[in-house]
Amino acid sequence: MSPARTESRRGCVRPPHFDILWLPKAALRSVENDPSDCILVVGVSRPKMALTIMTVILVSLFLTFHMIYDSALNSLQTKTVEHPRPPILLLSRRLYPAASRRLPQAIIMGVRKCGTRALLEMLYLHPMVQKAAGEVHFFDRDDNYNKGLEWYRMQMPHSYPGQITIEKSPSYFVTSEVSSSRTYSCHECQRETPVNSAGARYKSDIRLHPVEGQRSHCLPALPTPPPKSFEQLALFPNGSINEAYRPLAISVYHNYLHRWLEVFPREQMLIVNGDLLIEDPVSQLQKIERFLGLEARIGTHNFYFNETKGFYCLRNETSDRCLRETKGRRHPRVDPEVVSKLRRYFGEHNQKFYELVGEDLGWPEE
Ligand SMILES: Nc1ncnc2c1ncn2[C@@H]1O[C@H](COP(=O)(O)OS(=O)(=O)O)[C@@H](OP(=O)(O)O)[C@H]1O
Repeated sequence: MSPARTESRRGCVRPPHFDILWLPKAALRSVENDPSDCILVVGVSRPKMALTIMTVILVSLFLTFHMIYDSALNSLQTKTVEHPRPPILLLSRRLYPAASRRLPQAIIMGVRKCGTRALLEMLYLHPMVQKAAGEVHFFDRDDNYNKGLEWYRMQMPHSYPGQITIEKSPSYFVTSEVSSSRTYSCHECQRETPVNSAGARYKSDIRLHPVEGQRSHCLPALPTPPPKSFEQLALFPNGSINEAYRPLAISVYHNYLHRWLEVFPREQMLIVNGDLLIEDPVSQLQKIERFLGLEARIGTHNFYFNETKGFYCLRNETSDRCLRETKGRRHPRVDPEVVSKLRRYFGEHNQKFYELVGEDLGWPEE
């Protein structure tokens, strides 16, 4: 027996005669009664590997079907839809040569719970509006801002020339001067019709903010204090207003708006009353269409009132839908005395806000 044959008897060391990228060790075994030969055990013995193969197959299938769907949609749209939108997952650039990701030409911002999602979804009913999927938080989060404008652009959906791309990140409004000067210094964003739309909501909304419970410490032996009610958080025991309580502090809009007015001309901002958006969305959206220079397309046919939800829901050519259940929640009852005290407090701030914006936004007087 040749030395090479003896060597193979000890263990199967002969490499297979074809190229493989990777195989588990166990796949290479010697044949029981003839140790000089190796057999390649073909088969998937590892669940992880099986999963990988299945994933590759599924992804390939998905991509294939998506491309077929894309081209079917494309040919259907060019025949029937006046202003088609590029698909969200644009895989075939050949079918959509004019589509590209563009920096937003309008930004929606505001304080928490002022209706920014509703505003964006309602505007998206307009065929010339494209929206970023989530909240991008480019200007207010350092880690995002440091990734640069190209990263910001890549977060945007594909759009066609003439369509307006909009993103909403409510916290831009209340984040320190840095945000507004960052937005201002974004010259590329400004070159394309620079518009900012700030959603504002009547201040009695503070009663709509969920009551913040006190965070308990991780010391099981210590009794945790019971969570404070909204009334206890909003007012000091002597009855004066706790202006540092965040839901109240961020509701003093003029404290934030003046920073924006230092860097942006007033004409570039549209302030939308969030209460009016709830009560009569069409009138507000028509105002916004004019502001954005869009053809009037959104009308009463785009809305229906949902009695169970207590809000208007959205309608387009293909479907009806309400916003998620996290939008338009039931609110706890607040002591009426506290409500009127807060209304008086915000009534004074309203005046300052009106002076700043040069417009009466129709918030009720107290
Ligand atoms: N049509 C319609 N349907 C449902 N909800 C509506 C609608 N229009 C405005 N709203 C109001 O939107 C509030 C949520 O605001 P935001 O989207 O800005 O909230 S968030 O800060 O981004 O979490 C949400 O606040 P809550 O009522 O406290 O849930 C609603 O009052």
